[in-house]
Formats: sequence, C-alpha cells, structure tokens
Amino acid sequence: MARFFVTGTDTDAGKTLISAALLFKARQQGLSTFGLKPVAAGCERHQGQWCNDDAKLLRYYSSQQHAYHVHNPIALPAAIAPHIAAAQQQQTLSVSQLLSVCQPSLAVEADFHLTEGAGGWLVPLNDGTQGTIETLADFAIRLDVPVVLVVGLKLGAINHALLTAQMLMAHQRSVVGWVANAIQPDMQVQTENIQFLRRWFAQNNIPCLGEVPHCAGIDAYDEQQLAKVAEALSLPADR
Ligand SMILES: Nc1ncnc2c1ncn2[C@@H]1O[C@H](COP(=O)(O)OP(=O)(O)OP(=O)(O)O)[C@@H](O)[C@H]1O
Ligand SMILES: C[C@H](N)[C@H](N)CCCCCC(=O)O
Ligand SMILES: [Mg+2]
Repeated sequence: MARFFVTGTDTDAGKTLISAALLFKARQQGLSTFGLKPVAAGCERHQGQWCNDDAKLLRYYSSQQHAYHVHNPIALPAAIAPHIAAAQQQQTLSVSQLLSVCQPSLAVEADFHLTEGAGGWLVPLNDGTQGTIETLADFAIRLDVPVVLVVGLKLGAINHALLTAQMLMAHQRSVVGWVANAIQPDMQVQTENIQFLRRWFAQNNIPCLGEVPHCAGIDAYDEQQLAKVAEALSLPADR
C-alpha cells in the first residue's frame, strides 16, 4: 500500500486536480484508491453537513466511496485560512485532534492512499494562543508519508517552489516528485520557467512527475478530460 501527501506552492496551485488525476491513473492501473482532505475551508451545506468540492472530487475518484466525513473529517464553511475559518466556528484545530479525527480515514486500506493538504506546506492549523503554533506541515510530518509537490506555474512560482522544496528538505520529508502545472492559459516564458525548475529539482534528486498543460475550463468529473491530465503524469514511486 502506497501513501502520499500532496502539497502545493500555494492555494490554487492545482493540488486537487493533480490528486484526482493521480487517483484516476492509479485506478487505470488496477490499484484501489482512497483520497482524503483532512481539513477543508470553503464548504456548502448539503443534507445537514458541510461539504467541500475538493473532498467530493477525491471521494469520487476513490475506488470505494466511504461516508463523506471519512474523506473530509474537518469541513469549515468559509473559504479562508483554515485556522480563521475554524475560529469563526468556535473551533481550535490541532495536530493531535486532526490525527484523532483522521483515524478512520488513515485506517482505510487502499493500494494508492492520497492525502491533500490545504493551501501551501506551512498553512497554520491554529494561532498558537493555546500553545505553540501548529501547521499542516506538522500534521504531514506526523503522517510521515512521501510528499508530492504541485507547482502552479505563474510569475513568482519559481521562488515559491524553491522555498517549499527547501522547507520539505529541512523537515526531512521524502519528496517523491513534483508536478509542473500550467494554471494559466498564457504564461510568458513558461517553457523557460519549467526548464529552470527541472534543473533545480533534478539537482536535488526530486523527479518530475509530469508537465500538465493548461486545460481551460476542465471538468475533473469528466473522465475523458481528466484522462488528458493523467496521461501527462507518472505515478510517484513509493519512497
Ligand atoms: N492545468 C490546469 N488547467 C486548467 N485549470 C486548472 C489547471 N490546474 C488547476 N486548474 C484549475 O484551477 C483551480 C484551482 O485548482 P485546484 O482546486 O486543484 O487548486 P488547489 O491547489 O487544490 O487549491 P486549494 O488550496 O484550495 O486546495 C481549479 O478551478 C482547477 O480546475
Ligand atoms: C480557501 C482556500 N481555497 C484554501 N482551502 C485555504 C488556503 C489557506 C491559505 C492560507 C495562507 O497561506 O495565507
Ligand atoms: Mg484543493
């Protein structure tokens, strides 16, 4: 059973789209899959519970669809930084609480088990008023699974990518791949940006899992459309 944590250079880097495509690709290869979004900020009310689009998509591409909360234990209404969204609900998030509510999700046995973060690597879980500040990175470190880094290509993303990768290395994470994801339709000198990133990541022994082109208006539930993204990707190796 292979497990991964997907992080990104920023919110909207394409973590969910790439995660869905990896789950889809794994299923194409005959693997069972499970997708988890531990903390989602930005939800809609559906049949008495808060539901998030990322979690719904990861659930859709899981080979067995568990109850919604197994795919997304913490669902917060506001689409803002999770620690603030939690405070608006009179909640304080913590690593230990998250590990506890994620227990059923982490217990799911799947050949390809993927957890998507929220925003970037260092997004806070709380503001430290009840102790030391904890971030999603602290949670991912406790999961201790290999990390995939999605780079959302735009002006500024080189710096974001290098900062994130350096932090992952400082946190002694096994970074099993990065993805060059064209989130913009017409980024200037995109090829040159990718060329630089390829060289930097190669020098740090981090493989490129693929270059995903811009897919304007993609509907990730449409398997033909998602297959195009999946075709551009390789599945990460386990360690
Ligand atoms: N290669 C691409 N081509 C076209 N649109 C894309 C591409 N990658 C991502 N998008 C779109 O950009 C938006 C943000 O992507 P996505 O939701 O995957 O980001 P995210 O990193 O998961 O963000 P969050 O931090 O909110 O979880 C979505 O509407 C998605 O469909
Ligand atoms: C709401 C958004 N789409 C993400 N789920 C959360 C992004 C948090 C970013 C916090 C920050 O780094 O400033
Ligand atoms: Mg997402």
